[in-house]
Amino acid sequence: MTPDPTAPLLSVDDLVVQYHRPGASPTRAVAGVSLQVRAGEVVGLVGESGCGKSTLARAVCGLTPAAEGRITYDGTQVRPLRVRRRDPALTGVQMVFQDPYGSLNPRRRVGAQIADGIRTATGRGEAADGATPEDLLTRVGLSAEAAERYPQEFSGGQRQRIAIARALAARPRLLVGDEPISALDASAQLQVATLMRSLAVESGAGLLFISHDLSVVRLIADRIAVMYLGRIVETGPTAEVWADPRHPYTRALLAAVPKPDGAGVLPAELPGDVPDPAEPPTGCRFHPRCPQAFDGCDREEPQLIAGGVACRLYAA
Ligand SMILES: Nc1ncnc2c1ncn2[C@@H]1O[C@H](COP(=O)(O)OP(=O)(O)OP(=O)(O)O)[C@@H](O)[C@H]1O
Repeated sequence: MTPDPTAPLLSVDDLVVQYHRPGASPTRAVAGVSLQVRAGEVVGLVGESGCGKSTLARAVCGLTPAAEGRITYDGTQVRPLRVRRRDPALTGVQMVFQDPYGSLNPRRRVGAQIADGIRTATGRGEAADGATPEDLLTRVGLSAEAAERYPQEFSGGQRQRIAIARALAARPRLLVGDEPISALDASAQLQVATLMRSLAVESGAGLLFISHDLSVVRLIADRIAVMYLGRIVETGPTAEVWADPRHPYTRALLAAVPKPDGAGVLPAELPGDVPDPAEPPTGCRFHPRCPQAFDGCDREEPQLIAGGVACRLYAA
């Protein structure tokens, strides 16, 4: 079959991922999510801690099995996944993790670790485009001499650049960043996020960038998807969502973003914490915390409508 050039690079359809706990009902950490990423597009996935962002990222990368739904990457449906054995269809997907300290081996030189990434991806000592570890380090803004040094000689932001260089070794068509900036100093956060965006866009790859930091996502994402308790509640072009957030949860998230005029972080408007996904509220999962909940929100679960919002306030 000829691949459709307009088809999304990554298509997630009605995905459910659950965790099993002995003697308890399964936790549906991802409870029916659909999401697309196109080539050259940056999609920012935002939401509070525990809403299922990492679980979604891991499923997309083939590191956690899907219970229901479909993941299609580059026109090929990813087979039912087995943990520890990634589907070969996923070789073009690379993940950058939150913790650059944990993801690099402190006892090996940086260049050797990037060379490992090249070998894993290509089966040879040379990247698919002929790039050497030194080339990849230069591409992420480090000097070629960094190859001779050890990870602990670098700052957190530099280490994350090294992790990105290792991911680039596979010439990924899709980069997935799972909170790649949240362990970094404020000054490094925007630099690393901007770097990931430009590397993805320049190479025509897609980037799924997961973060709870809306102020950074706003600057680098073409599209935003807002996740709450295992579901996408709003999605749309970044500028539109930023200018006119529609879901009450998106509004609350935006209200908590520090303002550049120094107004500081507004008090969180939402009462309570994210509920336990093993026992989600009935109806709209957000209704117990929603300032605009009305009659019926505790009974009817709203679906994402064409306008990109899953909320009964906007139901036809
Ligand atoms: N291995 C696991 N076993 C059981 N439950 C899990 C497991 N991993 C995650 N969960 C639960 O699944 C839900 C979603 O977790 P997940 O880490 O995907 O959320 P998140 O939005 O990425 O949050 P964070 O930013 O804190 O990682 C949480 O309730 C979490 O407790």
